[in-house]
Amino acid sequence: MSADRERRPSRPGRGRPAPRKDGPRRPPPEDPARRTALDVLHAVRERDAYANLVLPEMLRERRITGRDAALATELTYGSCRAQGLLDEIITACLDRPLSKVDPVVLDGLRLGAYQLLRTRIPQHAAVTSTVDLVREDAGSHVAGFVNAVLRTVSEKDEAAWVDQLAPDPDKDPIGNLAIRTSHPRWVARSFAEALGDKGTELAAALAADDARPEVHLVAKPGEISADELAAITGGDPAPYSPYGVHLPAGSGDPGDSEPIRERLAAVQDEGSQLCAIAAVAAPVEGTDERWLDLCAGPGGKAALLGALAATSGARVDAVEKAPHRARLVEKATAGLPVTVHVVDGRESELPGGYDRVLVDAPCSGLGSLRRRPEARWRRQPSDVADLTKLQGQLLTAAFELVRPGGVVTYVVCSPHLAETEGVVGEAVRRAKAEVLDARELFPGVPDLGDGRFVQLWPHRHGTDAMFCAVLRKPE
Ligand SMILES: C[S@@+](CC[C@H](N)C(=O)[O-])C[C@H]1O[C@@H](n2cnc3c(N)ncnc32)[C@H](O)[C@@H]1O
Repeated sequence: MSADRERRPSRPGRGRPAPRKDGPRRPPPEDPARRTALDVLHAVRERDAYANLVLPEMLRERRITGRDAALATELTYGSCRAQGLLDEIITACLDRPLSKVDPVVLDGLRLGAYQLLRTRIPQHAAVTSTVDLVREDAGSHVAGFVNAVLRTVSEKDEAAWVDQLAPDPDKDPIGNLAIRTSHPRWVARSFAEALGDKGTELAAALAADDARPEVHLVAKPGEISADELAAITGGDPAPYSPYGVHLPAGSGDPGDSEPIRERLAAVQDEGSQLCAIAAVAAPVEGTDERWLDLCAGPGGKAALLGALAATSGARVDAVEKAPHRARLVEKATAGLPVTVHVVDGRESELPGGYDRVLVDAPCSGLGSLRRRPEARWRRQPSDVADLTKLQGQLLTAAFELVRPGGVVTYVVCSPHLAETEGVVGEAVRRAKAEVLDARELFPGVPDLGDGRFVQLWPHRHGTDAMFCAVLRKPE
């Protein structure tokens, strides 16, 4: 392979492979899966792309299907998820700090180390193929270095590396599990605090968060039943949501299935479905006709609220600050009794007096890390402070917009206590709101704990770690 082959994508902008100066890249036919995986790793690092948006598009553009697509997916998502652990191991094999390694080469080392430690790919294939790819991207002079580092990585298996690098579990159980399951320590600590556990349950939560998740679909009420959707897609009806279907891991791109193309169904985590259903099921006295979704983009919950509103004669106002996300809400709710408002939910100037308000607030997303392979390494603890301020302001606005006796449902896809109980506790004090028992609105869902809030977990419920609080404004 020539060293002057086209280099990696360079255009800024998320979710899309960059165009190349001389047209789309033609992956070398001999290794399209690894070439694609490495190009996605470059895109994620260089332009903050989302792996789960870039990869499907590159696979489509390069017409990669079947086993090659499955391998590219495994290598891309696996390398992204395991990045922190891979970096610790690579660092232990270097005679210089990791920061001194050319980032283009580091992407290759991560891809190679992932293959060596977490797949059954034979050692020589993992090393040779990685050296070839990095040579294409960074030049022949790096081949010896990449070869030497990967040979050193291959001298131990993952368990032996973890034993060498992780802190003593008796002295630092959270640090040990963080390395073992490839999570940043602060994320592992936030899970431990929410669970009230540093041992077996924390280990189960982090392990579930590190596994490839099933895809969940929602059958649009009034369009198709979950049983019909399951029969068509080859999935299983979800255990808790009456509209949910679980597809087995590796079922391919759900966007290709007919019910989704025909807009009878959509991809939506079962936990999100349950929270939207709870927002509609929460008891209100008196009128129940005007509903508000204060953070609606891209429209998953708004579509479910809209479909349920259509069956009960209610109407939904859906607020979204970002215009491009508001357009997605329009699309998701077309034909439903939903009006989209492109406005900041904190100062919407809507007339108020709503019977129900859903605040599905912007959050750290620590509850859906399993679905966003690179997110755990991108998020920073400092993000949480800004988010909790915004979450509090949105909840305050919700209490201004709901009528006395109406309900506000607060949802975040995060178990971080600052974003969950912290924000809700403050808002309840300010609004003198009544905290309803949200667990009663999740019928049949086990292990919801002792409090009145609901915290779902991947290891307990197979859902994202969604938090839901239901609050009534005093009369
Ligand atoms: C967690 S997402 C909502 C997900 C959505 N409910 C769904 O189910 O598809 C939060 C949304 O709030 C929007 N947002 C952020 N700040 C906002 C604000 N001040 N007012 C209204 N929307 C805001 C974000 O753009 C984002 O689309």
